[in-house]
Amino acid sequence: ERIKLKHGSHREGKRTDSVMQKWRGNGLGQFIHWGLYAIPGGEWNGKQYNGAAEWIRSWNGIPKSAYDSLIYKFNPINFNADEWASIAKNMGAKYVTITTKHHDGFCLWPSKYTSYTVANSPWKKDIMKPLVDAYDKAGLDVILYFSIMDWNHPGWRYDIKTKADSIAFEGFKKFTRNQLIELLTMYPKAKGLWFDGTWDKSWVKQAKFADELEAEMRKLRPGLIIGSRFRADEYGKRHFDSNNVLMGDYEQGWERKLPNSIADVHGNDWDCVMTIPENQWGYNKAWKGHIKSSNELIEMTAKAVSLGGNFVLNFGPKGDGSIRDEEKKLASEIGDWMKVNSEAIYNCEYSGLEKQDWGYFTKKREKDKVYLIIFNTPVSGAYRVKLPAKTAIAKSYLLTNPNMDLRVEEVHSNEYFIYAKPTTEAKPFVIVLDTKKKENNGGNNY
Ligand SMILES: C[C@@H]1N[C@@H](c2cn(-c3ccccc3)nn2)[C@H](O)[C@@H]1O
Repeated sequence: ERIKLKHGSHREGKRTDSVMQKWRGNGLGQFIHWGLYAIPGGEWNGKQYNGAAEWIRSWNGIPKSAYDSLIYKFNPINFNADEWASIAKNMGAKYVTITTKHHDGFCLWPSKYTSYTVANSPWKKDIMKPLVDAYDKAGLDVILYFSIMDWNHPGWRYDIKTKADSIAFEGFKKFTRNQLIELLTMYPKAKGLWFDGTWDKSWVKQAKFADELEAEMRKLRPGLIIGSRFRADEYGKRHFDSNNVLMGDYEQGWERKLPNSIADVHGNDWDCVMTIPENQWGYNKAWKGHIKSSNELIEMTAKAVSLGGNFVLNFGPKGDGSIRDEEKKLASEIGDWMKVNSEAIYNCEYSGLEKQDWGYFTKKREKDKVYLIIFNTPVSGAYRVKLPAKTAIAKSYLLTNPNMDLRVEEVHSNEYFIYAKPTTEAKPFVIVLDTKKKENNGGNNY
């Protein structure tokens, strides 16, 4: 029985417009976390902060005022927007999500609504405009990350407990709306907003305000893509409203984790945002703990696309604006693989086929083309495929060698072994299946 909701989800099922279709087909994206936190890089007075580097302000090992004074040190002399964009393009990313303002409240654009921006740093200049223009020129779509929680703004509250809280937070809400309208007006090329810092009670209680603000932003920018993390419904339900309908245009719940099966994604669009270390979004001097390899990251990309989502890999540029060598190396290794195999990633979707041990299926949207992205080569050299009843295999070949048909054996009705020699080097490779409707073979009347 459905609950009557004023501020729940306003759309059920996937968006079908071209802007969302393009987003859906992107497959691989780049996340950029950059701001004042990149200057200390997870360390203060020689002591290492154990949390995520972009959260260092929350550490009692650093006086808040000392952190806030980092604005006077922001002078990224090695910042090169075109270099960042070419790293993303060469990696094979189709879009980028960039922090305009993280939880610390420092704005990478010269906002009129606060003095805590690049305009009042030694750098003085807008960072967002060169970034948006560089990525746009490189052919990547831009999504703007925006943290609602803002530790620098005097009106921010974690909860609204008193009349004074309420008055302060009203000012904060106006400030937030002003900044969002300002961003959409200054950077009209942005295709969407990626919201964060929306879990505290103060914001969760603003169902009406946030609903109206979302409507205002969508009216200002038709086609704007906004995820499920922006707002709660009037009962405080987040990501899914009180009728269990997804809020926003895609699910934003997959942060540093991936769904395991198609059942986990409930027929929605979604993105997975992922760090290269275990949990560092902003630059951390210490490159420690488990650092994901390019094979791991390629597998996460394939898994995400095989379950109908996008994989967005995070980069944390240094305080001087340069990107660390380790991240450049991973981007180029992923890019080398994508240059050969991206046909199995771009504009691909969940195949509907039963997952097999050798890796992941993807399917080209609106085509009878299925890809097997192989991570685990079976000793038998046989790759199991189960097809739905009315579907047969017309042709099967390595993506890298379309002229050599692979041997296909039907081992049961609609269950096949495809025989392929694993490629020489230990890198994932792709087998292509051209499928066709099964002719009516008069049926096997047993
Ligand atoms: C996309 C990522 N989201 C931010 C985040 C949020 N949280 C968090 C941690 C504890 C409770 C609630 C939220 N941890 N990291 C990270 O700082 C980064 O921006």
